[in-house]
Amino acid sequence: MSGAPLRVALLGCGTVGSAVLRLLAEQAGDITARVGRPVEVAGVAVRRPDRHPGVPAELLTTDAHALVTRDDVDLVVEVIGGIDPARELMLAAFSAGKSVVSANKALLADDGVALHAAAAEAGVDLYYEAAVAGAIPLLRPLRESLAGDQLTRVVGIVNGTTNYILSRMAETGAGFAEALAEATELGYAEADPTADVDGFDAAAKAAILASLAFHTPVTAADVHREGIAAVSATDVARAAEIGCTVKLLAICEKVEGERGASVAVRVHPAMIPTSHPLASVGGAFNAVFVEAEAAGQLMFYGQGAGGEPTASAVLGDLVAVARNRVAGVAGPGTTAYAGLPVAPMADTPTRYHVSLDVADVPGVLAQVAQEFAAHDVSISTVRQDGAGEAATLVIVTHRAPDSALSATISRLREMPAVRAVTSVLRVEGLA
Ligand SMILES: NC(=O)C1=CN([C@@H]2O[C@H](COP(=O)(O)OP(=O)(O)OC[C@H]3O[C@@H](n4cnc5c(N)ncnc54)[C@H](O)[C@@H]3O)[C@@H](O)[C@H]2O)C=CC1
Ligand SMILES: N[C@@H](CC=O)C(=O)O
Ligand code: NA
Repeated sequence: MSGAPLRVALLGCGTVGSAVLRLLAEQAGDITARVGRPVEVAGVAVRRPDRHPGVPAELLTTDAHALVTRDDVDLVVEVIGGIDPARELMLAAFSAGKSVVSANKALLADDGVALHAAAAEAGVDLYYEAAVAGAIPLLRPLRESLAGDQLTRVVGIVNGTTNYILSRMAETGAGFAEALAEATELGYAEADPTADVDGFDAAAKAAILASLAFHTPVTAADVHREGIAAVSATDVARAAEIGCTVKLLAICEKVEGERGASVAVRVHPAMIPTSHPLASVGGAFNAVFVEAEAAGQLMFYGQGAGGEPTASAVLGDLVAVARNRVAGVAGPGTTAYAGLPVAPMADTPTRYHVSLDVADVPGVLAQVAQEFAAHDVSISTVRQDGAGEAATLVIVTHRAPDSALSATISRLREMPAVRAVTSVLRVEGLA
């Protein structure tokens, strides 16, 4: 193959970086043929060189900044994670005229607009397919294939660790801590797994998805976020009783209101019917539904975490930016021209499933129903289980502003006839 090799600086050699290094070596011949020039590793920035016995010593360095700015480096792959020093390293790469491939959703969700602007100013690429839903081609379809359509909704399971934990809890009765330890061992969890469990990782991905889908700057701070730490065995059992399962969902919607369009972006656990396609997404798999005016419904499904699946997306981007480099062009950037406001969660319409332990005395159902009515929340179904001291009321509402639903729950907790509110979860996808 003619032409000088394109030389890559790899920043980070953990779960993803080590898989990128291995696959790049194994597929060198095919990648050369696909790019039109060889793609080889110029150096690997790590924290502790002694911990990487499989990497040739002459490639290892602890000085990531010096590596990205070296004259013999053409392209940069950032798989360190976190905000600093990844941000500074990316900006240094752009200033030095190098395209960047990253898997870093935390950084892109925090500062995507500025990073895209810096890449555009330098005339280089910033690609990050691995940052959302791992191996699944999702961001380039949003940026390119669907660029001629109007997107209305993106909803999905975008965190492999929490989906693995919820699947294990529902299917095998595994405990939370045990399932999290397994997910960490399998390389799904973030360096700090509270980023997964508390929904930060999914919120960052939701911000990236909403920004691309609605051409609007959305940061992780704009996303309403609830993790799975409060999901109890009771919630999982109550869900099963009504033919549902519990999933951590990321939901990005375009909402038309009296004051014009806005975007609502939220991450929270929800009950979904077992007949819903997202209900059967198990383990660390991810799935994302995209709804567009002309295209209708699209579903993207595949492995959302793990070294090799994520490395596949990184290498796909690496081939794309290498091809652009060979052609002397930069690929399409992103646009944030719509500049839509982000709607507060309080105004976002949701449905609740509520389970209450009540005193089984005459009039208790009427009292409970009265609280829902007082907040303008319409009830869809009510079921009473048991009798005597320990009756249980299970209520599913219609859609109402989330603030009205949470205010109703607060009032129910104060009612003498309500012994305990044992389960509260939002419901999605019920007819
Ligand atoms: N593990 C997964 O399934 C997925 C991970 N990602 C993202 O990929 C990135 C990397 O994730 P993992 O490989 O799982 O993390 P990891 O923790 O296994 O690897 C990160 C590596 O970077 C090194 N590092 C940190 N600071 C450094 C610095 N200043 N200079 C040189 N090396 C440094 C760490 O020592 C570690 O070896 C993160 O942004 C993560 O969110 C994205 C999709 C899936
Ligand atoms: N920790 C993340 C890794 C992929 O983005 C997850 O569990 O999904
Ligand atoms: Na992806």
